[in-house]
Amino acid sequence: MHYVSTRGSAPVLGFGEAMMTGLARDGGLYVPDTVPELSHGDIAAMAGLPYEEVAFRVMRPYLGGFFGDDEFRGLIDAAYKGFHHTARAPLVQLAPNHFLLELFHGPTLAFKDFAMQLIGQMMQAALAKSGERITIVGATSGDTGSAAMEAFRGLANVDVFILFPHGRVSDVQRRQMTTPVEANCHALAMDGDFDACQARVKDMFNDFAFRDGVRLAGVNSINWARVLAQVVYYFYAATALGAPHRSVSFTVPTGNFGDIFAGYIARRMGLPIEKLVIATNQNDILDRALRAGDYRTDGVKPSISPSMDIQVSSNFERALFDAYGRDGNAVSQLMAELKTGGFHISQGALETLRATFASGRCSEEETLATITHQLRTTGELLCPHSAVGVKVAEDHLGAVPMITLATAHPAKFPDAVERATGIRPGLPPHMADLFDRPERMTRVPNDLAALQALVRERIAP
Ligand SMILES: Cc1ncc(COP(=O)(O)O)c(C=O)c1O
Ligand SMILES: N[C@@H](CCOP(=O)(O)O)C(=O)O
Repeated sequence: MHYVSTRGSAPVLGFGEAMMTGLARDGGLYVPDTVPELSHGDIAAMAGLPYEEVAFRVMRPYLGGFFGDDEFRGLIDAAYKGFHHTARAPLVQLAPNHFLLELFHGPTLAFKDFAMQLIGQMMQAALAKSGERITIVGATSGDTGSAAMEAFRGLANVDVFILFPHGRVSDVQRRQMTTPVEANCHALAMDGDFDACQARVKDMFNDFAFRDGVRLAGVNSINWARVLAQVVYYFYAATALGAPHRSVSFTVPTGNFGDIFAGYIARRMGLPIEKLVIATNQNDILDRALRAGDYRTDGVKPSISPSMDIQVSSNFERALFDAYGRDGNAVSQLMAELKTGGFHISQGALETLRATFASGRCSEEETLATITHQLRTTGELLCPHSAVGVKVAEDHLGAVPMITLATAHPAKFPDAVERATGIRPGLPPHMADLFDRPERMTRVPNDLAALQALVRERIAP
């Protein structure tokens, strides 16, 4: 199994290298050169298996022997043992043909834990073999950052720097990042929005002297291993509802396009997914792009689903790579145009995308109304991101079961949930004292040189 860049001119890598490399050296994102297909029988055999076993069967073909089977099983078990639900990702029925996949039972209460806990294990195992030390720099709109700190805190050979947009994450999210006491955790509140944070992280990767000097690694979904670990729950949920004997559809609250791209990979591996529905909040660039063929940023607008306040969706590049027939030059050209505001998607590529993806947008009012309505009718207390998903899914219900991904716990966004329901959801016992813990963070400017200087200074021996 080899990994190639979406821009076509970076070195071809094996799984371990791709995981430790993050962004490709031509600025692109790594994808497998071929997607392994699972047979009808392989998929049918997953029904009813523990989550950990499904993870092993789905991910193993991508590893190219980088981990031995027993070692990989051990890493998977260690990754999910801290989850607070025995099913890991339980399914709840909302309506006769509409189900919710609860992905918020991990340690930081968001779907990010599914991948981050596992790549934490995999990276530690890889570093133990190589004896290297790495510097992780990540960008977050709230959830990736807290999940990354939880997965890497206290490790002797890893420093974790997380850039988050100052004032644009919830208090719970901020405190999850600013309260770890371990000296290797660095929470950086940056002036700007998530797109600016993500752009500075990519700038650091594109500065080879800096990148190689600090041994930079990435844990955002630019890292292929993050996406891969998220493919698992599509198989787990779909087989629980009768796949591969019947098809299902998924609706995915979307920002950086990593989660829904994992669903796309599951579909290419043979899972019968009829449609993957992109659900956006008022930052609706992906919905506009799919409807009109024009991918154009119009500035990030703060919303009550802040983790999805994103306009430059990194992983859309991976989908474009396939839609343009794996033409790295074409993708490079589009990404150059994006730097000046946006690009037009060719008719052929648009038709390819529309064969797999549908889309919808949910306003702020609709988000609140959906939280209110779901509590009244089903008893399910949704976070605002999951509510965006449920609303858009309701507009796309059809003959096959629809599974909406519930991406975060309502307690991470108590203000919006209280506004919609009058109920202020409390934090679970393992986080009950979050607001009593002292915070530690650094305000930083949106300035590459200043950020690089800070990273260098903090990791200096
Ligand atoms: C709670 C929540 N929902 C949805 C999303 C969107 O996921 P993705 O960026 O993979 O599209 C995010 C952020 O990534 C998130 O934190
Ligand atoms: N919503 C995310 C944004 C970063 O996404 P990633 O999947 O690329 O890490 C967050 O919560 O940080």
